Amino acid sequence: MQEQILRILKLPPSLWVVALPFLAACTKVVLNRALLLWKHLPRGPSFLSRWWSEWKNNEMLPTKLMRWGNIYGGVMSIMDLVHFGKPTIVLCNPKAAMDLLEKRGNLYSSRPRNIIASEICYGGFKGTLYQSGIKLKRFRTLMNATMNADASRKYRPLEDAESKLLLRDLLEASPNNYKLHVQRVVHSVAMYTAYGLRMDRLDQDHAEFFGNVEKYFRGNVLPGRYLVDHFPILLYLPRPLQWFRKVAEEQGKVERFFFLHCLSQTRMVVDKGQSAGVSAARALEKQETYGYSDAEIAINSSAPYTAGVMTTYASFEIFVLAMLLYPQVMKQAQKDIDSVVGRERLPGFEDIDSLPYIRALIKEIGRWHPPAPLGLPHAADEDDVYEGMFIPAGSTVLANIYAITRNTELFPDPEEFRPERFVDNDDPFFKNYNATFGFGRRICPGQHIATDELFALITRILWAFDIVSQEDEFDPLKHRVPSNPRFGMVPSLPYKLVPREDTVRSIIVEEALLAEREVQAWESFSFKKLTVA
Ligand code: HEM
Repeated sequence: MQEQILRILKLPPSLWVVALPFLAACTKVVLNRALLLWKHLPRGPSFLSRWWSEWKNNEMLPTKLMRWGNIYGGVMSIMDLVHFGKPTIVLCNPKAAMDLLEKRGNLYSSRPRNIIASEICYGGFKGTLYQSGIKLKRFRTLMNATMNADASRKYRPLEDAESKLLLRDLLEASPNNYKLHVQRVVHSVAMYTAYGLRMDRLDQDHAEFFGNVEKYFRGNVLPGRYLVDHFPILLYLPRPLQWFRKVAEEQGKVERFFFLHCLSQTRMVVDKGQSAGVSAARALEKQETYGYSDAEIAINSSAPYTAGVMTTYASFEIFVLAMLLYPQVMKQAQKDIDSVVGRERLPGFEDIDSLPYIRALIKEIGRWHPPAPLGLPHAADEDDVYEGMFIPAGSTVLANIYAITRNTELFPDPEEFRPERFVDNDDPFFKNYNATFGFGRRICPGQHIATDELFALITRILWAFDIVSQEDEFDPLKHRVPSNPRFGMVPSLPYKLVPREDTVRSIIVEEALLAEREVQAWESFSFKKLTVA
């Protein structure tokens, strides 16, 4: 043993240069961990049981964390999920999520350090991944100014026109093409909120490009997949040896090119005196004051576009599934719409206050299957103690929205789709329910836009069509949704839209003709893709 130690001490000096920082990093991790154990971290699965469970079953993270939450408690800690030697605190209990992320929002509004996505891929310009500081403050001010409850109303004319066009497209389309039409509308609204451009079509190439952008973000938003997330010291390796950079840099290059192209179109729209309220246009106004580069504005302003498409589309899919599985809810919703609107005109935003059942149905869609089941990760800026449990600075904090919306005290029979939970319920939690959109100072700034858009789509589709299965002998009771859906998406069942009566057709066609004229007011986006050789 003594000989071995002596041999190690006799390492050539060049090797010590590498070995010493590595030893120092390991010692720090070990000491940190000992300190944390001593200081009463929340309970959680051990390293071994975590890896055993990983190996044994291929469960999705939200459901796995919910299962562990039932064993270890609504606030639990997992070592090494995100950063080696640092705890990830998982909140499965709604009270803890509110107490920490909302009431102590000043401590919990950061994001964990994300080397691959935030630093390498997006060059530090991605607002959704900003850590605490002045950049985050400016980003949130920009998002709130362009998407708060009042500001969101200015997107209603576009949502109104797009949903009328969608009714016509759905009327004429074969069920196989429904998806493309709905996705075009969702893209159009999100693209407009970001860059002030509507999308009159969604090319296959664009849909594919966006799918990759979204997939990359989803796959990398939670750090921990790469060694460098755990050992940032690897960033000191000579560049050519940093094997982890290549894919991230390529993705970053493609996205930067695309979003700069979007920004150049925003500039043209602004020059014509339009789009003053949308994110990119607002950021351009501040360019000189804050010294923003074009790339910073382009990537920062992509947030409403990249965050708003798949979440809203997933909500639409969840709605369709709920209507197929709970036809009595569809009938009730149609009854309410008919009693307020009648059968002579389309419903519109003027009816929103008179349709409490529809508002409840939209809340229940996000409650039943939250499209972003783990939200986005938060991080603790300072050491904190919650109900005797120690939460160290630098911990990643995950609100498990999936588990929170399955809390049986708040939501009895949580797997059942039941809008009635939210009807005539004066409890402030239910009245202002928005847990689907996250918590605290990082709560989804697009929540009002998403809710308005879903209102326009859902109310009009239910007014015009019955949503029915393509199977001749469909039995809803045989199709219960598995409690382990893909991340945020539910399995879709083949459906078709059947006009509720013949007069519906002529009203849809007339309204779509008017909408065709209205949409001329918005500039259309043109797609351009960089292909990395
Ligand atoms: C039903 C649809 C939607 C759902 C369920 C949803 C959900 C969420 C959630 C859970 C977060 C993370 C919040 C947190 O960190 O605690 C988030 C963030 C965000 N959402 Fe949404 N969202 C939706 C639609 C939209 C739309 C339509 C937009 C914009 C037009 C949008 C823009 C954003 C942005 C910019 C962020 C990042 C905020 C930040 O990092 O500070 N979202 N969303």
